[in-house]
Amino acid sequence: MKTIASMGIHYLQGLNAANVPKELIEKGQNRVIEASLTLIRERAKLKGELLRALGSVVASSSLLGVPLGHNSSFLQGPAFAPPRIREAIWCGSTNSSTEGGHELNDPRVLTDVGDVPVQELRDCGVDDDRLMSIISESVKLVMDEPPLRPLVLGGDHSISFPVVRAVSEKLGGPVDVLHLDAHPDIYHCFEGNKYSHASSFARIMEGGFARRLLQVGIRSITKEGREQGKRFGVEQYEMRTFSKDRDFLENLQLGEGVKGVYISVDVDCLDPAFAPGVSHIEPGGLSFRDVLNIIQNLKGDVVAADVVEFNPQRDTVDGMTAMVAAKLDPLENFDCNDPRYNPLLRSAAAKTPSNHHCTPACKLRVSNFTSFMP
Ligand SMILES: NC(=[NH2+])NCCC[C@H](N)C(=O)O
Ligand SMILES: [Mn+2]
Ligand SMILES: [Mn+2]
Repeated sequence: MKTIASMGIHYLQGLNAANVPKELIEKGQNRVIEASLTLIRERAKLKGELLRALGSVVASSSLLGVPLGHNSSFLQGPAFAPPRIREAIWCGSTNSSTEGGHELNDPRVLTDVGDVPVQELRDCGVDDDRLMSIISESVKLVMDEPPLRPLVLGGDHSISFPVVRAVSEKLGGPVDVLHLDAHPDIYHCFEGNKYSHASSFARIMEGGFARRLLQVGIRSITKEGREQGKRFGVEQYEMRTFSKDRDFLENLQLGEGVKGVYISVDVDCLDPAFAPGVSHIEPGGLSFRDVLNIIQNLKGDVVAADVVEFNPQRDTVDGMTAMVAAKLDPLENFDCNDPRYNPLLRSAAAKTPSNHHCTPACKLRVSNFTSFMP
């Protein structure tokens, strides 16, 4: 499929061939990259400064969108997901109180630093090696501003590699990864693409960014998927044995002795009955409540998370899967500020989120940031 971004790349390659100096293009690309990072850096800084001034918050989710779909082996719709998930997060069809009783409409619970401008960068001819570095750099910019913790909205699953790499590099060691997915995404290389969404966990394991990798919800796995799993010591929990594994998976304790826990939620971990808006329909999956039980009961210090593979082009007209993605937010559901779960904390007031649905007429809203300004 010819996308606007790929046309842009061909256009720039054409210019190259026509003897435009290479440095001219590279300098221009570097300026665009710097400008892209500046907006994320400054938004993260402002919000980090505000939360530190308010005090007493140890962890707060900060949305970072990565609208990247071209590393999918099938459909590219996940590139359109982040604005649809935000729309659902802020939709007034219900309210912004979470299951845990916290208010999303409070920057101490949830902030937003915007999107990595993936299409704009590709339009300037930025290749995937650099794009992956820009995604890693963006995640680090959020982590530079405690108490912000990145909650990354994909995008296809290829983005988990640069995100987990950044988290591990920033914290100075591996993390434990809880990966919810119908697929193990651990092919050495898929259809010639080392950055494929079906290979991200091979890159993560090779890089030494994860100590333990637990894959939950698996029901579409090939011989290579199992072999690669063995090779990297992955703990693969398949749906066919979920009723037996449920008790263990709903009482996980992770991250001890490493830098923390990372949660990656591929929306296709859910049964398509709960989440039809995905590219790869695989029957026999988890229920929405199964996923919440696993996340809400997890004990560990969740340092960052992603929600990937939501495909709005396959969603129901009323955006059912957008709402599922919004409510699945693992940092919102996992209460880092709850002293029961976070050993770092024994006395702070708990804060967390969850959220709601949208009609096309839904108002565009942002968090209640200004009411917290002096
Ligand atoms: N991130 C994903 N949704 N990956 C799906 C990969 C599908 C691929 N056809 C496989 O055999 O595994
Ligand atoms: Mn999947
Ligand atoms: Mn996946």
